[in-house]
Amino acid sequence: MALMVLAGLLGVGTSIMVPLLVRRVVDGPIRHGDSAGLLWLGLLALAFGVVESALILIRRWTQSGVTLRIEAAIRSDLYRHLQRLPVSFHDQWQSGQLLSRATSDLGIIRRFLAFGIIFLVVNTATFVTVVILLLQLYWPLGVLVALSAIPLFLTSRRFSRTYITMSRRVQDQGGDLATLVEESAVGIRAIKSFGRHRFMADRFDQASGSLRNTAIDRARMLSRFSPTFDSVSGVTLGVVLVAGVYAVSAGHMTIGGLVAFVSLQLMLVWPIETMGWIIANGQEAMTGADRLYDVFDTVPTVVDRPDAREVSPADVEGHLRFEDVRFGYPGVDQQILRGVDLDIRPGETVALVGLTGCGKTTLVSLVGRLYDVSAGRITLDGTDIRDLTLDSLRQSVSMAFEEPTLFSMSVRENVTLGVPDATDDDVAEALRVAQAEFVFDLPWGLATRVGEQGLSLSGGQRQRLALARAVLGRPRVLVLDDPLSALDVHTEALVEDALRQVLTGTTALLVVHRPSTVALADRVALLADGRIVAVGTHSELLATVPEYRAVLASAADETESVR
Ligand SMILES: Nc1ncnc2c1ncn2[C@@H]1O[C@H](COP(=O)(O)OP(=O)(O)OP(=O)(O)O)[C@@H](O)[C@H]1O
Repeated sequence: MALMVLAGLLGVGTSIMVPLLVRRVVDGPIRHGDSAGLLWLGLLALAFGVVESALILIRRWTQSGVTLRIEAAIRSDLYRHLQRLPVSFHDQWQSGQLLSRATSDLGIIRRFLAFGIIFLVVNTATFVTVVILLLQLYWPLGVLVALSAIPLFLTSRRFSRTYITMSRRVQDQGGDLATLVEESAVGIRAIKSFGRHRFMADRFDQASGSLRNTAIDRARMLSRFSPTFDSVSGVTLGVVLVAGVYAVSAGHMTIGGLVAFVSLQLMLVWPIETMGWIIANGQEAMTGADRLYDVFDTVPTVVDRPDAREVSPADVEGHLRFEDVRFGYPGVDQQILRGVDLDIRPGETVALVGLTGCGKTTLVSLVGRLYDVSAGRITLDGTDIRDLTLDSLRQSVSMAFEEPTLFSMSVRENVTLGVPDATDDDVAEALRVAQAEFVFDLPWGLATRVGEQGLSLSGGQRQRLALARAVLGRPRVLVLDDPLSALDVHTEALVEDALRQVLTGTTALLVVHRPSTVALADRVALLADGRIVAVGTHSELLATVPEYRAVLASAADETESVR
């Protein structure tokens, strides 16, 4: 960066020497007919020209490398930061807004670093140096040129204030548009099946039209200001020419002096004319940086405490306890969990049952610290899970959700996401437990690429891979959020049989909708009104808790209606 700016500044120095040489040529060799002197000064001008070209080459050569490296570094920092931010942050942010920050905003910032900032420095240096030289050449006209900076300054200040607001709007609308593209790509099946592709296209046209209109307004604002910049240099040049001829005829200046003066002043035309563009570019970069800081300034809240303890999964017994756990989603007044107490003994399997929307997913998400409790605590072997390091907690607690996410990677990479060093035998065992051995019949077996860019798998196949991922390495604590919902009854029974072996040595908390899956559990906990209202074996609850019977009946109805 320093080399880039230095080359730019030295370039200004050498280009300024040429008009000064012209002055010497006109007032010296030309005036006195000295051809030898003309040759030397000509060669010197040539040398300055060559040096200037070399400096331009150095500036351009370094600028792309430097700025692309800066862009890549900020992009990696942004991605890492996004990974550290809690799930609650991602719940609240549209993915398109994040995408546009990582792509277009960073591109704008890079362009400013590559061109805007260097020309801002070079142009300001050119202006100051030229004005100093002009003051030395003939101070009254030098003062006039210096004063021309005042309207330029006032115009650019007024321009910046309005332009930055419009830039923010353009960049935010770009993010909205990215969100629409992403949503419709993910939801293409729903759109097509409801025959809403025209509706979606119209919605997109509207958003894209708003972006176009704001961008046109912004471009027009820039074009309204540009003539002011152009006219300042034009008017000053005209005045200098007229007054300069008068000054020469009155003997205050030599002809060479006037030629040098005008040549130097001509060097200001381009920098002044480009000032509008540079300021606009700078404002867009500032807006882009503001938008990036919206993300960078968000402090990750689910992090390791300073005194957090490492615990090896082998040392975890698996005693999981919820003590008066309360939780509300950020920005939502009502708490979902209002004093949950539940004790799960090491190796025990507890099924969590409750009406839809009562907070089962929310409760199990707290075990892996996808969210932190608002009050109360969850302990693992007597230690608050917030006192364990996140890495060691997540090595001991394995999770699978109803909506399985597969990444654009091979089957093997997807399954070994949490245990990258798993052996082939471990992977085969996990696939067997999850009844996911169909992967061996895929075109490239475990190397088959699945996920968004790969082979499409059915909902049940994806769920089984997500289950294999969760049970890989026999975790000490297993949290399964209805991971068998997409399986047919036959496959579900096979998975349950295989799961039973895993569950013998593992503490498990299973969110269960179907009465058949409840059979996997040693005990059942009923969640209602934000609390665990009953705990016992399936038959105990069935006999003594009418609410439990009602929940199972409604779950059975739902299952029937889905099938
Ligand atoms: N990210 C979120 N932000 C705000 N509210 C949320 C969020 N996620 C869930 N909720 C709300 O919290 C409540 C509990 O949701 P949760 O998914 O935990 O229920 P559930 O018992 O698992 O439901 P289901 O049985 O239908 O899967 C719901 O009212 C839901 O609207």
